[in-house]
Amino acid sequence: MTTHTPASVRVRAPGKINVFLEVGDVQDDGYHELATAFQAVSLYEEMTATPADDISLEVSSRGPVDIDGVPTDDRNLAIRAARLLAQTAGVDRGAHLLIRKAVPVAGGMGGGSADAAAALVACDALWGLGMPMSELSRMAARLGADVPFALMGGTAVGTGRGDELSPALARGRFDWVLVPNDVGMSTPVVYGELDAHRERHAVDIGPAPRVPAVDPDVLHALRQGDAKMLAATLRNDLQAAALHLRPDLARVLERGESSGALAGLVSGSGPTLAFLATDEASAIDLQVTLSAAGLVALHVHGPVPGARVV
Ligand SMILES: C[C@@](CO)(OP(=O)(O)O)[C@H](O)COP(=O)(O)OP(=O)(O)OC[C@H]1O[C@@H](n2ccc(N)nc2=O)[C@H](O)[C@@H]1O
Ligand SMILES: Nc1ncnc2c1ncn2[C@@H]1O[C@H](COP(=O)(O)OP(=O)(O)O)[C@@H](O)[C@H]1O
Repeated sequence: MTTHTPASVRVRAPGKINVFLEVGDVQDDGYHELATAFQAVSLYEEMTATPADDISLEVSSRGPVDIDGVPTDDRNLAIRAARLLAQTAGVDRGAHLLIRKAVPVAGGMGGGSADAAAALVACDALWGLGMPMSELSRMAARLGADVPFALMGGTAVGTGRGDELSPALARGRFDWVLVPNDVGMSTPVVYGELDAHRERHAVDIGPAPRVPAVDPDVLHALRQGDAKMLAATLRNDLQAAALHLRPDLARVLERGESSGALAGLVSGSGPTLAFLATDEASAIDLQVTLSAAGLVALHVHGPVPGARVV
């Protein structure tokens, strides 16, 4: 039997916002137990995969994304994803991956995770493997805590390391304005700062939540499609740590909140800030106001699907 090899496969994978993130204690493996509500948003990484003898990668930028910090060797999550898929499926095939990045690098929006999810979907199609989603998801979790969500997309609750997913109902759409920052932040450093902060203030703030859980009010607001209700429940346990490391972000957060946003928060481990707007028109107003103040401001919406062939 001959396998038909497409000339190329194009995949799109979304960045994410954590609309809720409760962080528990650090475990023996260095990971924190957490409970998060993810929403995939309409800021997409694009990947084109073409047949090749080896697995190789090229990274370019869509829009204002600075790709200087992105490795193109085996440290890149997309390369690792392609290799893991080839190894798991037992195929001796190659692919040239071209990533066009729109998600800020080290921005707290899961851009590298989106690239890994895109690579799994693209190579699965290019190599004609037809792997079940459950199998791709297992591989995704081995690549990074956020990769399974980039594959699934939509709105979902993540527990464990953030990789144990269950879909969450979300009605309608939520409009967000993102303010990226030129200087990225390291995820492990931000988690480390949270641990240090908790240790310093153990007496005042008490222990980390034993079993982190998503606030039911968040899930209710998502189900209702009610932006005002969601704004009142946004929470990110990494925010204080990120702001401690980067006090400059607090001013931008205040700026957005006083310019018409319902609420703002640090996305994941930062430094991207996400502002929730009442509706599309308010988001456009907010984007214009923040742009006029000299900030880069991007209007996106969620939820959107996970990594898909387009
Ligand atoms: C903070 C979050 C929120 O969604 O996103 P980002 O800000 O990175 O986008 C995630 O927890 C990041 O997930 P991800 O970036 O996939 O993490 P990984 O590559 O698996 O892990 C990088 C490092 O982050 C820390 N880490 C990650 C997840 C977790 N539950 N506990 C942790 O302590 C560990 O130090 C780990 O070595
Ligand atoms: N495909 C990729 N795109 C971006 N960064 C990557 C990729 N693969 C590995 N990395 C490394 O992972 C780090 C964090 O990646 P990224 O996913 O952009 O941010 P975050 O974890 O904050 O969401 C980068 O600084 C880079 O060194």
